[in-house]
Amino acid sequence: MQISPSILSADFANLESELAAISNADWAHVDVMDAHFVPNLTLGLPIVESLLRVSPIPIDCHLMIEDPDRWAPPYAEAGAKSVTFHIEAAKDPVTLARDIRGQGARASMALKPGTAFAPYEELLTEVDMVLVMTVEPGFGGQSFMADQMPKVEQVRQAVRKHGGDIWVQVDGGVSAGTIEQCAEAGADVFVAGSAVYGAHEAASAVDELRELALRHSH
Ligand SMILES: O=C(CO)[C@@H](O)[C@H](O)COP(=O)(O)O
Ligand SMILES: [Fe+2]
Repeated sequence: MQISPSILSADFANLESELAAISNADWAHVDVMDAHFVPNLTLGLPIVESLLRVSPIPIDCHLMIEDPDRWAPPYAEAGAKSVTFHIEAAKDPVTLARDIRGQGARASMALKPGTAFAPYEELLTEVDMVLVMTVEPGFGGQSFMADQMPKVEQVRQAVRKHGGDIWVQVDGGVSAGTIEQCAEAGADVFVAGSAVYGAHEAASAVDELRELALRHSH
């Protein structure tokens, strides 16, 4: 059970201290948006390189960008330990995942709420994590989509059948009120932005989320 706070809800003028505030988390989730794949623009490789220099924990890059085949591997090369691309945007996901892994990072594929998992199940041989989005990608602070839980169950079942160390991540609207159903459905990596950075104390929110996830894990 791993917690990955999203810095999308952090204070962008103070990212070093915002990362220090979640040093008890397993990962720092960095949302890269290009204003094309999603209708929002955040940050890119130069800022991720700077974050990598100061982060006390490994960085989990969630790339909501077009042409990840071209743009994703440099994040792994820079030192991000997990790099997630959207399957809807990837032209050649097998080569892309191999490029990411070739740089020493975990490769991960993300599915938007409207994207079914079944057509991509065969890619489990190539990836280390599947991200099931529980909001439409683009913004923090949106409402959790409980209707994605059957997909999380389906991915967990496929991962169990496949074997190996493949993680199932959920991202969007994850909070103390929604994390239990994610854990029960089979998720084991939980991204939370507003629930962590909107809390009185970010580190306590991380501990609370991990505790709830553990209590409802299989
Ligand atoms: O990828 C995204 C949004 O597209 C996320 O990582 C959000 O940043 C999560 O924020 P909350 O829903 O937890 O506030
Ligand atoms: Fe994200």
